[in-house]
Amino acid sequence: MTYRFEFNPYQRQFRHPLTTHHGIWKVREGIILRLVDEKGRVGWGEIAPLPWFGSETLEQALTVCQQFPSQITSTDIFSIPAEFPACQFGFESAWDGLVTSNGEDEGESRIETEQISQSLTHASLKYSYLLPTGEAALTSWQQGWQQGDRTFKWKIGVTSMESELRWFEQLVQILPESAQLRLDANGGLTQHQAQQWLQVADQAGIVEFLEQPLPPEEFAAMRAMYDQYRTAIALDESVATLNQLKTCYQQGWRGIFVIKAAIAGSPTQLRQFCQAHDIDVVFSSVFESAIARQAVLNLAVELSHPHRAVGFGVNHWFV
Ligand SMILES: O=C(O)CCC(=O)c1ccccc1C(=O)O
Ligand SMILES: [Mg+2]
Repeated sequence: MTYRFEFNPYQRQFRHPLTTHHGIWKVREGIILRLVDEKGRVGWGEIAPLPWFGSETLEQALTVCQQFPSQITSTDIFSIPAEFPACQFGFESAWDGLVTSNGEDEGESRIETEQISQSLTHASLKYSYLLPTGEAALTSWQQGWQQGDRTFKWKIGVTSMESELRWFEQLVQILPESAQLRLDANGGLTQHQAQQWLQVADQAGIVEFLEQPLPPEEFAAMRAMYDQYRTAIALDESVATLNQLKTCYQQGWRGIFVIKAAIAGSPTQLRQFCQAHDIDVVFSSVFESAIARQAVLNLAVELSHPHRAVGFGVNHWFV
C-alpha cells in the first residue's frame, strides 16, 4: 500500500506566552501531515517539535518531510530515525488515523476551528490547570477551579527564590484544601534550592510533585532526593524522548515520568514500553494543536496513571 503524502508548515501565536526557566515562548511552529490511501481514506498527523527540550528543530523536521517522495509506504514511516522523535510521532499517528478512519475527511475543519471536539473518552481524564508564571498565579487559579480542575501547575526557578517562596506560601493559603499543586522548575534550581523547595513542599502537604528540579545531567542527585523527601519528584526534560525515558528507568528511576508524547518518538514503541513496565506516568502537552493533541490524549486514555491529571488543562493557547 502506498499513501499520497502532503505537508504544511504552520505558525501560531499564543494568547499567553509561556514563561519558564528556559525563557519566554511566544509562537508554536509545526507541520501538519496528510496521508491519503488508495481507497481515499485520510489520516492527519502533526509534527510539533520542542528543540529547547531536546527534540529536533522545525528545520530538521521540514528536511525529513521534503526528502520523502509524494507517495510513501509504511516502511518509510517506520524507518524514520529516533533522532527525529517529533517526526516519528507525527507520521505514525497520521498512519494510525488512516487505519481507523472511516474515509471522512474531517481534518480541515479540525484545523480551522482549533476547538478540540473532546470525545467522551477524553472527558474521563482529569486535567491539570497551568497557572501563569509568577505572582499572577494568585489571582488566576479560580478560573481553573471554576471549570472543575483540581490539579494546578506552577512554574518556579524563573525569578528570585525569595519571591517565589513568598508567592508559594500565599498560594498554599488560598487554594482550597482539595487542590493539588505541581511545581515545575524546568531544571532551573541548584541542589540547595531544590532541597529548600522539597522541604517547604513536605510541610505544605498540597504539593503533588516537584517536576525536573535539576538539569538532566544531575540525574544522580535527583534520584538521591527522591529517597529523602515525602514529596514526589517527576522527571520531564530528562525523559523527553523514549530513549531517554528507557535510560532513566534502567538507571533506577522509580519516581514519576512526565511523557510529552508529541516529542517522545514512536507511539507504538512508547505504548509497548508503558505496557511492559509498571511506571507512574503523567501525560503532558507541548502546546501542540488539535491534531497532535487528539492523538496524545488517545494515548493518555490508554496509558495514563488513573490518579494523575494530564497536563492539558488550558484550552485557549492560540490567538
Ligand atoms: O505539563 C503541563 O501541565 C503543561 C505543559 C507544560 O508545562 C509545558 C508545555 C510546553 C513545554 C514545556 C512544558 C513543561 O512541562 O515544561
Ligand atoms: Mg515540565
